[in-house]
Amino acid sequence: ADTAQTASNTVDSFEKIFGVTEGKRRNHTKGFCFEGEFVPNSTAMQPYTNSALFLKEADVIGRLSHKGGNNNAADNKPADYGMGLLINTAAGPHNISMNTLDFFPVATPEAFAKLMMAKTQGSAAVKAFKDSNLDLQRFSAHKANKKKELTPYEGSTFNSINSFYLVDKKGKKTAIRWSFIPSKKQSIVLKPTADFFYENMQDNLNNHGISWDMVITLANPNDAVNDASIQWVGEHKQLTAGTLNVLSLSSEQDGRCDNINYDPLVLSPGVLPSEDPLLQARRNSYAISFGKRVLEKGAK
Ligand code: HEM
Repeated sequence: ADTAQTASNTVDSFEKIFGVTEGKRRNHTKGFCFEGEFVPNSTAMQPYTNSALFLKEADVIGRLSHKGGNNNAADNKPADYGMGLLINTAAGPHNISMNTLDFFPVATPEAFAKLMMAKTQGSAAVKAFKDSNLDLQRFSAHKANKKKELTPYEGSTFNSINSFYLVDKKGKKTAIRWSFIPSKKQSIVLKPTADFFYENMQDNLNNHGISWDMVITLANPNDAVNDASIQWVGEHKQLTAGTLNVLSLSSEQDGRCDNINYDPLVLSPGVLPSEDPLLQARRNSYAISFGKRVLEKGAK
């Protein structure tokens, strides 16, 4: 398949499903910025990677968002969220972008393009696609069994979904996925309204601080490394790789995250992408979305 065409079709579908908010992201449209620091646990990481990400603490420009292209997504209904991190390591920028899903609905960029296309056509088309796609059937069954509970951004666990490799000094590669897990319980502390996530998070930050632990899961020999629609289940070796501390929040307008493209393939040496084709597809579609929104902002 033509990967550029697939990416542009996918972004077109996002625009058809959600409409376009000029100057803004085509997916994960609603969100805000934060600044923080990543403090690595370098002792735990040394045997697996020489990446600068895990050597010294570094500044972070982050963005928290609602999944989907709706700029008016409700804060007071359970939903899926995203977290983008730009970590300024001594060896250059390192991006991490995650969401709150446990795994991806489909395995390939082509299947995702078809799913999004079906969504532009209505529920009969989505059903027809689902009938033909076992990965989506597995995803839907998993989702239906999950408890739906309103959880603020700061209380949510964010997952890498795609796999990557840690690379040590000798070039030895270890396949990994990871999660950012809230270091302590974070609750809804204000009366929920359609737009209260920012103030809720500010309150929690003021009252007791906000941080996430980065927990890395090492692949077992039979784990699907290049297929994000398959969960790694059962016992795994895990590493506590570091802590992300939030220092301040700001709106997209006032903060520094709006002009960042959280392309998941911007990595510091010592971490490599897996061959999961969704990673390159994400790079391609984020670039299209980024190009459009930057042009629109410039035209205003
Ligand atoms: C082929 C699959 C995917 C496609 C086509 C896609 C598409 C997009 C697009 C178009 C954007 C807006 C980019 C921008 O304007 O800067 C975006 C943002 C985002 N995506 Fe994806 N996405 C995919 C998979 C994923 C996965 C697997 C994750 C999580 C692990 C993810 C997490 C995010 C996050 C967190 C953002 C917002 C980043 C920010 O705040 O700027 N996406 N996605």
